[in-house]
Amino acid sequence: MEEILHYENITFKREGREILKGINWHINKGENWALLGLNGSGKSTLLGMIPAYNFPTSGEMRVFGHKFGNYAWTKIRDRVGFVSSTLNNFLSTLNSEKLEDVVISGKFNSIGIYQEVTEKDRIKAEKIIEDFGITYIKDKYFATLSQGEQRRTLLARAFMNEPDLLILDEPCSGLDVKSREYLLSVLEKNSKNENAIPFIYVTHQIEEVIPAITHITLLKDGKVFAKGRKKDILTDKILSEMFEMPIKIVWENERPWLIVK
Ligand SMILES: Nc1ncnc2c1ncn2[C@@H]1O[C@H](COP(=O)(O)OP(=O)(O)OP(=O)(O)O)[C@@H](O)[C@H]1O
Repeated sequence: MEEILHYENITFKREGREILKGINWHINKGENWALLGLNGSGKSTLLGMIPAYNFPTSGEMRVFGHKFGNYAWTKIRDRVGFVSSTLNNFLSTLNSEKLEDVVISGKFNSIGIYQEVTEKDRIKAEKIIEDFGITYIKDKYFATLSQGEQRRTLLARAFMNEPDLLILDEPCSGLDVKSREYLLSVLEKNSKNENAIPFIYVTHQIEEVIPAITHITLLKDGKVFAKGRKKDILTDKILSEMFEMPIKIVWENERPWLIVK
């Protein structure tokens, strides 16, 4: 099995507080994981270690089999695609970026384009833009797009670099049902490709656990509360304990729907 990500006994301490408390989590190729947890449980801190925004206080992290601390980490960063509302908000403040350029900038993992764009890059971007259903707005400025269009653009941007791992941090937050379902359908479609890109999906909405997601990690107070195959984890019992309230899960069209009892 090809290893994608490995956290072993990871801790993270700040200001005398233990924010992550001995995290063990292993991801292999062929798996797509959702990471769920209450606000402040440590999800962003944990995933922020992959591009080295945060460093573990102790423990071992390997990405694509390379150990953090023993490897030129920019090479790892270049192999990981990100979609987050922070990136979305930042790009929205720039008024000079056109949709097509935002997608192309994914190739360089940069905000803005500072390197030569080849004809091949443009053709590739056009194909991705088409796959994501945003050709009709490709010449528009990113800042003028709706939130749904902006998220689709960011997902397209993440695909431009053909990453080996996608980190999707609440990609559907703020989207209406139609835009959300469109984005999820693109992701579902990608997972059926021969060259599907593995992803980690952070969300507060259990309904967003699409069939392509195979595994779940639940994080609570900086610890792994439960992890494993999604049908073993998304149960009434585990979720009621996790959220400390009575919860019922109904599976419909291979997706879980949450009811508060
Ligand atoms: N560099 C830091 N210094 C101090 N505290 C930090 C630092 N980074 C994270 N924290 C704290 O760690 C805790 C976990 O934050 P984190 O953003 O990882 O949670 P989260 O699960 O992603 O939350 P949310 O669902 O609200 O996005 C929070 O209490 C946060 O304030």
